[in-house]
Amino acid sequence: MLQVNHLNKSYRTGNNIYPVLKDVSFHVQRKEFVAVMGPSGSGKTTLLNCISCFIPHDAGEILLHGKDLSGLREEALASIRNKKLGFVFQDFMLLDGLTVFENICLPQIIAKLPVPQMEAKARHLCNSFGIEKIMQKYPAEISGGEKQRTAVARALMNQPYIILADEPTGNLDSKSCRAVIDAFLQAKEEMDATIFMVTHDSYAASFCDRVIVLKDGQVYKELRRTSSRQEFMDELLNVLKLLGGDNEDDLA
Ligand SMILES: Nc1ncnc2c1ncn2[C@@H]1O[C@H](COP(=O)(O)OP(=O)(O)OP(=O)(O)O)[C@@H](O)[C@H]1O
Repeated sequence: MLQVNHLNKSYRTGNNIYPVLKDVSFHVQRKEFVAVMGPSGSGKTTLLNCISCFIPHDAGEILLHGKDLSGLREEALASIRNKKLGFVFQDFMLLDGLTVFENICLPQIIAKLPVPQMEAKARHLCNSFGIEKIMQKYPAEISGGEKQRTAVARALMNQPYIILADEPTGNLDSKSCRAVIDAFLQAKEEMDATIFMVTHDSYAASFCDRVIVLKDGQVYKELRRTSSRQEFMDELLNVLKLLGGDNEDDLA
């Protein structure tokens, strides 16, 4: 579904060039739930922004469903962002002036799909995520857990190739964190969704099939979950500790 091959990305500040991603390569299979972790400054957000088509990369390939995103014009990239990618952000970015139902419809309004088709799909997603009773409410009138499920439903509206999530459990208590993860797991199991999540949260990452650990802009390790969730979390914490810092919060 997603192939990143020999990706390089530098930032230029004045005359200085700072290499941030150095020959990063990995694959994400369809229906896989993958997390990216690593110390602060290791390049996680930069990687996500390159895959999201928000910033250009310098060299290497990003193949989405077999199509190389390198060198595409802004218009083509915007179309991929709207039609092929689903986004879930840390603060969920629901529009306050739109109802839950309208928020979920938004990606298809942008993609200009026929209204009856769009509404049927949005209703189906509301039912799947148990938010059908709050469809006509506004974000200010719903709970944190309902906001999270609304955001995941919206990300699925276009049947994206992949959902890209940026610290979706950041600043959440453990109950709300679990609600986001459960919504992702449900999307994966019931809708064959593929999820790629940047996180500093070992608990959230321990529900993933695989975790890619970045260090200094390179893939330091890939860990596949083969044991229980708790054992996988312990394994992740041990690897992150080796990268420096006794507290996982130091690693975000
Ligand atoms: N627009 C920019 N211009 C110059 N340097 C940048 C820019 N954005 C990020 N950087 C630098 O690139 C490096 C990687 O940043 P990035 O945000 O990708 O790391 P991260 O792993 O997501 O960090 P964190 O966990 O703290 O969010 C950092 O050293 C950062 O200072």
